[in-house]
Amino acid sequence: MDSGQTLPLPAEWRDFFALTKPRVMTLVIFTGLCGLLAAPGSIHPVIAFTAILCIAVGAGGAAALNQWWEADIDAGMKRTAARPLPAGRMERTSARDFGIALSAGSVMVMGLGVGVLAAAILAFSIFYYAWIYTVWLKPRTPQNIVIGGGAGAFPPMIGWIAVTGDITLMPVLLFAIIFMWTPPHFWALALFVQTDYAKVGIPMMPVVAGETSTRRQILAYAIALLPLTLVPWWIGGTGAIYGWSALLLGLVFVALSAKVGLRKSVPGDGMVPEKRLFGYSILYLFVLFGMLVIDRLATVQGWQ
Ligand code: HEM
Ligand SMILES: CC(C)=CCC/C(C)=C/CC/C(C)=C/COP(=O)(O)OP(=O)(O)O
Repeated sequence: MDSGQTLPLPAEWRDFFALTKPRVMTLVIFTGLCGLLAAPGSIHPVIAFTAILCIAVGAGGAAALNQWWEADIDAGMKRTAARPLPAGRMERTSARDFGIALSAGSVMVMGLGVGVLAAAILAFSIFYYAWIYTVWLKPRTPQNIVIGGGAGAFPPMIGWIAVTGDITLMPVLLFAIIFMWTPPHFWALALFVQTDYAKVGIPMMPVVAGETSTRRQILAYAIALLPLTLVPWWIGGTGAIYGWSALLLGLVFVALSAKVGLRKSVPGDGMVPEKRLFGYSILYLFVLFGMLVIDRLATVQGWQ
């Protein structure tokens, strides 16, 4: 999925690019950019570009370290077996060194070019993904992605802080929204690839707690996410454009989650509601964060 095979690059470069999980990182970069564009205040375009580049490179470095650590596990799952390390196209040490170089380089450039606080949070989020989630939580607890999901929730906070230089309630809310979004996003996928995780001994929720409990938890997180996304509007951090969009997007998310949460799959049913929810979860976050920026633009222009 993340192979990057279509890029017109030499094969070795393509593999290094694939190590950064480019498709997953598109949303990470987008939410980081939206955090930056929605923040109050102004930022020089060169500094803004540097901040987003550092988020992208840092996230890619953490993804490379994740794959260095999990090469054996990835080899045992159909979805991941073709990645550069399990497929034997790259030395493990190359992936490790690449991951360290990108991680260290991105934090250093962020610190020098953007700000110390943004660099510190970037460093922590890389550590969070590469160590707290990958090494510590993922193989140990079915709550791995509930807690570990925090890693992917930092980019909009980093983008915001690149502009403002301090942590206020709004960037914390953006963090909380992605944190609450991650369980339905990932467990929907885990429901239709669960046999793979069971095979390699990773205690993902459907494997440990069973399908019914996972379905109920997906619905519970989706329901909790809806009012949470409205808090920025209630506290006056955004206007009505964002508020109504969050409400509509959230109602659809709850409806699709209810379909998944309240049903029992039967062999051969194709897991259509689960696949639909996974796809929608990605569209949902893209549009929600996009509306945050449009809302800010409308406010600045005096349209609302
Ligand atoms: C611990 C939390 C998370 C886990 C375990 C997780 C896991 C996954 C997995 C296994 C996939 C399948 C596709 C692949 O591996 O290429 C996927 C897809 C995806 N994830 Fe997540 N994810 C998490 C959090 C996030 C976050 C925070 C974001 C962005 C804000 C994100 C964005 C995406 C996107 C855009 C895709 C689709 C990639 C494609 O089109 O192939 N994920 N996720
Ligand atoms: C700035 C920064 C460090 C951002 C972190 C980015 C981020 C989205 C982290 C966690 C999400 C993620 C890609 C999980 C993949 O799960 P996995 O690695 O368990 O999936 P796999 O089974 O496909 O390897």
